[in-house]
Amino acid sequence: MIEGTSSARLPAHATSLWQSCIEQLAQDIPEQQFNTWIRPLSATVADDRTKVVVAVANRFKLDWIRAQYAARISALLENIQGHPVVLELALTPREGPSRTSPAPRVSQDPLLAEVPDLAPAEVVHPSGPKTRLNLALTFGSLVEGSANRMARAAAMHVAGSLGQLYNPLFIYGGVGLGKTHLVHAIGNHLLSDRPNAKVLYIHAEQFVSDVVKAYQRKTFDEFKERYHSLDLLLIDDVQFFANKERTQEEFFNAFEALLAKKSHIVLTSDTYPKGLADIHERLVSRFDSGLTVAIEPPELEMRVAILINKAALENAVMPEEVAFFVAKNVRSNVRELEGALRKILAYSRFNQKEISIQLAREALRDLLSIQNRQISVENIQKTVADFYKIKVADMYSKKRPASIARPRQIAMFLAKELTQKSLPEIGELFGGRDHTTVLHAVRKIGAERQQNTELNQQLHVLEQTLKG
Ligand SMILES: Nc1ncnc2c1ncn2[C@@H]1O[C@H](COP(=O)(O)OP(=O)(O)OP(=O)(O)O)[C@@H](O)[C@H]1O
Repeated sequence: MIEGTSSARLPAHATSLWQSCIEQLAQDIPEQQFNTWIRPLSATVADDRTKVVVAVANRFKLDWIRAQYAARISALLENIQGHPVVLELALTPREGPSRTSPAPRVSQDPLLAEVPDLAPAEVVHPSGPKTRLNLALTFGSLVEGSANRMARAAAMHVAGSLGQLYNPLFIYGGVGLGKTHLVHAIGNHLLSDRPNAKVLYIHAEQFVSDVVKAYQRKTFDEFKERYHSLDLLLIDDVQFFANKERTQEEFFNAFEALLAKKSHIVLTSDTYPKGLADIHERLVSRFDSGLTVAIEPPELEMRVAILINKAALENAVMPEEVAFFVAKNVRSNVRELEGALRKILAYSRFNQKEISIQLAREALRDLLSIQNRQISVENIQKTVADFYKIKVADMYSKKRPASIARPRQIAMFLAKELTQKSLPEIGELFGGRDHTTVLHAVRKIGAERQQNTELNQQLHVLEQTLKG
């Protein structure tokens, strides 16, 4: 029996070992953590399935995954496979200029063996101190479309006139939509103009770790010296500050110090400032005091342009009709698009075939069958209504009795959890309700689920039914 995971054996033949492992992890760990740390990973599996090499984009992520998830992943792999599996974590081949040998490749699995990693690695900027900036993430490599136009324009403005308008700049949006790319682009642009500027990119969880270390080692003076002296602080995924009191206090101090000396702060998050849970009001109001911009999921033409661009970066030609085919089928976010492209390139190289719609169809077989089963809000409303024996129409009605309001809240919660829809979009599909009503439902049911076993059980059944 593995701690924290189901003891049931998963059929390794049904899908790849790694795929089974991450599907299980998706159920075991909170969605936010899964999307941030596990979803972007790619893996290679040895022929005899005794070894899995997981490629991680940069050193920070690698350390974090080793500390937080490696034991659990190992245990899951062993549980699925039925014998011990060696787990190796490796940096992707393009990590930094000093790395000479590519990440180990042990798989003969055609879809995994020759997968070029499209996520460029994080490197130290040659012209300055350690910035943690990834040089490949620039405005030039970011495709523009209506989904990111405003955020991109604001980011370019900040990069070009630091410390003036839009301070702080708060960028929010769903998973894999280019927030991290945009903040790196700001830092890289600034450094190309002002090579001596003090710039730091940091993930919010690394900031939390730094606070903990400063606390343990009593080195808050150094900590302050480091953060308060920056010209530009780029901080990713601030929703991770939730419930971390001391971190929030230190971040508040850094924030005030930086703004006072007209240094710039750029933050990203998966939600807009007022949607952040468990973060002090004084910090939330600071986040919202400059400019807040959203990045939306890319529209069809933008997805096509991204695919063609990314293929070109890999020295491959993706015909427009194939790009349209892929873009129509992979709609959720850019990271998923990159994953699809990776598979197509690997499949084409392995089979030495030109990229065509037929080839894309074969390469994306698994993904397309999952897409076909994609969960819609309408489906959720129907399933929940059936389960609680109310009418589907009550999902959109204004009726308030608890016997109706509660299933409706549960459906809203599941819609947020299982689809890519934003809060306002969900509100619209529930009879034109305000996004704050949806947010309230999502938080309420989410919190109650932790305390109430019966509700948790019901949600579990609903989730399983919907996932098919
Ligand atoms: N408009 C775009 N043009 C080109 N590449 C893009 C674009 N948007 C996103 N990407 C690429 O998609 C991948 C995911 O983007 P990124 O990591 O910036 O997403 P994110 O919004 O920060 O996601 P998360 O919330 O999971 O951290 C990256 O490799 C990034 O370079």
